[in-house]
Amino acid sequence: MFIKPLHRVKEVIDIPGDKSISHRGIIFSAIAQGESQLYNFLTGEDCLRTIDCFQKLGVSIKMEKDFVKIRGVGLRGLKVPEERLDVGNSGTTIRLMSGLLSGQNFDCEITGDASIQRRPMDRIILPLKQMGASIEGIEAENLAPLRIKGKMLQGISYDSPIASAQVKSAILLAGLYAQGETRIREPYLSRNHTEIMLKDMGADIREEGLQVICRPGNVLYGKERRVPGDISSAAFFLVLGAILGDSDILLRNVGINPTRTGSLDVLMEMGGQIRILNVREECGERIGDIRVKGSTLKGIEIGGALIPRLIDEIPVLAVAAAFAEGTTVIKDAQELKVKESNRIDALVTELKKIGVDIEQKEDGMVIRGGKGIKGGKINSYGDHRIAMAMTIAGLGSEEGVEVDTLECAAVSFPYFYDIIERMMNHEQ
Ligand SMILES: O=C(O)C1=C[C@@H](OP(=O)(O)O)[C@@H](O)[C@H](O)C1
Ligand SMILES: C=C(OP(=O)(O)O)C(=O)O
Repeated sequence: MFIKPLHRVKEVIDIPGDKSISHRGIIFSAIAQGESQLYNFLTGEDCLRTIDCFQKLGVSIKMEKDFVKIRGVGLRGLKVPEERLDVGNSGTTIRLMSGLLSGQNFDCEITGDASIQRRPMDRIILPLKQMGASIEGIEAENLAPLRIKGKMLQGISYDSPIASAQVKSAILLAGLYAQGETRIREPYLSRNHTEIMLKDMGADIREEGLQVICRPGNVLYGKERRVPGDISSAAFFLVLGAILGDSDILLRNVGINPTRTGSLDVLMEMGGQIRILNVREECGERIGDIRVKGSTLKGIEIGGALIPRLIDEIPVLAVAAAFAEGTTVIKDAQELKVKESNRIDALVTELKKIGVDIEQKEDGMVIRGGKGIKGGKINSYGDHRIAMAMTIAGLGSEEGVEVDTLECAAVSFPYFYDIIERMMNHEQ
C-alpha cells in the first residue's frame, strides 16, 4: 500500500482493547470459578489464538456482540488437549501458558509460527524448571515447539535477569499451582496487569517494589470487566499528531497504567503537546483520554527503567525522533532483538532507506533528527509494529512510503488501516 503524505489530522479515535489485558482476561477467567464477561476485548489475531488454546483445553468461550463470555472451569478443570496448542505469532500466549500448563496434571505440546519458533524460551524454561516443571524444546533446545509434562511444582524465589512481564507472569501462573510461596524480583518494573487482575479476582498476590509475592490456595472468581484501550496502539497516533503541524487528535479510553506510559513521558519530554483528560480507574487499571496537537519536538535520551515502560512503542518513537531537532539516543533496549523481528535491525535498515540519519548500536540506536523523512519503499518483515510505525513515517514524509505487508497489523490493531485510509481519503 502506498502511504501518501498528510499535512494535518483532526480526529477522534477509539483505540482497540489492550492486548496484554485481553490475553490475561481470557487466561485468568478460564481458570476462575463462574462466568466472566470481557468488554472491549481485542479481537486481534494474538488474542484470538489465546481463545483458541483455551477452547482446546475444554473451556467454553463465546464471542457475543459486545463482549467475550468465558465459562471458568476452576484451577483444576482444564482438559487434556487433543492436539498441539498453536499460539500463532503471540509470545505472550506461549510464555504465559507455559507457566500455567507446567502445573497441570496432564501433558501437552505448544507451538507457534516461524517467528515464535525463533524467540527465546529459556527465559521461562529456566525458572519453571527450578519450580520442578518438565518443559523442553521438541526440535531444538529452549525453542518452541515445547513439550510440557504436568508436575507438582514448588514455590521459588527468583531474581529475573530481565524486566519482562511475560517471564514474571509465567512464574506467577505456575505459582498459583505450586506448594509454598513464589517470589519474583526484576531489575526494573515491567507491566503489572497480571498482578492487578489476579488480585482483583481473589488471588493472594502482593507487590513490594520490584518484587511480587504469590501464595497459592485462593480461588479465583470470574467477573465482568472492560478492557482499556491499548496505549501501545495509541502511540502510533500520538506520534502522528505530534509530527504533523496543525493536528489535533483525541484518543479515547486509553489505559494509562504507570507501568505502560513511558511513551507519554518521552513524547512530553521531547516537547509533545499532550494532555491527559478524564482520568478514572476500572478494576484497578487507570484509564484516560489523551489529546495530542502538532508539536515541535527535540531529541532526548531513552534508556534504563523507561525501556520496559515503552518497549513496544520504540518503533514509532524512532519515527518521532526523525522529526525531532537534535539527537535521540535509544539504549538498554537489546530486548528489541528478540521480538517478532529483530526490531533494532529492522528499524535501522528501513529508516535509513527512507532518508533518516540513524546509527545502529548493540543495545539500540542513535537518530540525528530534524530533517524529517524523505520517502521510499520499505520491508516490514511481517512485524506488525514495524509495518504500522513505517506507515506513520509515510504519513509524515515528503514523498510517501510504500509499505509491503499490511495484514500483520491484525495481530494487535485489526482496523488500523481502515483509520489510515479514512485519513488519506479525507485529507483535512
Ligand atoms: O506481558 C505482556 O503482555 C507483554 C510483555 C512485553 O514482552 P516482555 O515480557 O518479553 O518484555 C511486550 O513486549 C509484549 O508485547 C506484551
Ligand atoms: C512483542 C510483542 O508481542 P508478543 O511478545 O506477545 O508476541 C508486541 O506486540 O510487540
